[in-house]
Amino acid sequence: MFPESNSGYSYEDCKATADWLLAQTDIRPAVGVVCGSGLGGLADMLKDQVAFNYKDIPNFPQSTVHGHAGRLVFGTLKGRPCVCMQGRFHLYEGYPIQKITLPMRIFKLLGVETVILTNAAGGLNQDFKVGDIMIMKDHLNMPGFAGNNPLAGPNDERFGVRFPCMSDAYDRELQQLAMDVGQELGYADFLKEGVYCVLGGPSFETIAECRMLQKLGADAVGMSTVHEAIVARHCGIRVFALSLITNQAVTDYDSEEKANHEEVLQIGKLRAEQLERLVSTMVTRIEHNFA
Ligand SMILES: O=P(O)(O)O[C@@H]1C[C@H](O)[C@@H](CO)O1
Ligand code: HPA
Repeated sequence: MFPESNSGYSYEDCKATADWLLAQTDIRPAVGVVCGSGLGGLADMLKDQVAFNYKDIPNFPQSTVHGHAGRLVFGTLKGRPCVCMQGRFHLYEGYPIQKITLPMRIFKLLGVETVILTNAAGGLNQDFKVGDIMIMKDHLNMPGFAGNNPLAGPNDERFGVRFPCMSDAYDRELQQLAMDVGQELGYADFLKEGVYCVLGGPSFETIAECRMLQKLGADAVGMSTVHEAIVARHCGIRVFALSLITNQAVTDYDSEEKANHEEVLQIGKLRAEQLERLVSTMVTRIEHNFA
């Protein structure tokens, strides 16, 4: 456990932030989207936008990573009310794990029922290619193995139970929907599914680490998403997550390849249009009680 990191936000703090946002906009989002590195264009799909810089939102942390704009955008996607984080928070930015996941609880208090989490990740599965989109079917939570779990610390039952189940973390219906939509859109060649492993970052993995992760059953490796998924599930939000494979993890000592953030952002731009179409089509088909 990391007691010093238990300076998370209380239910009342989260409620104050959600109420502040609800007072600024009439949009009542049922879907929340989190944009991964270089995937901020997803927010631009929203119509009738009402956007807030993170620095202006009470209690919100700030984005410090290139490729994460730091804006919370409300709007509609083909008539469906949504909220989109154009930029997320990562452990390696130095925030306690409870702070990087705070937006999920605010989403809950805004009325969000489903989150779509996106990330850029390194491919470990030898069948994956750069540019593939991996539907997350499960995760390996490496910081969690060491006790760094966003739910560590006092549990507030108003959010969820002390010991939430994670064997159903990633909604299977939504995975199937993504597959179906991907097929219809002609994405079958680059649509995969697999297990995402989160590490703390910010250093990319060594060759030995990548080989170990492959043996553990990970198909992709990254530095985010899992913490958000845990907090979202804890408070009863349905979770769908996908990884854009932006680079192949290096597993060979003869390889000349070196992972780098610029390449990650560049691959995001190349797949932006298809990702936007996949996500927006999914949103129009997710069943909610839209007012
Ligand atoms: O926010 P995501 O998980 O998409 O960002 C990935 C992990 C690191 O933040 C960064 C490395 O390039 O991209
Ligand atoms: N490792 C960890 N995080 C990443 C990678 C990677 O290879 N690519 C994009 N995010």
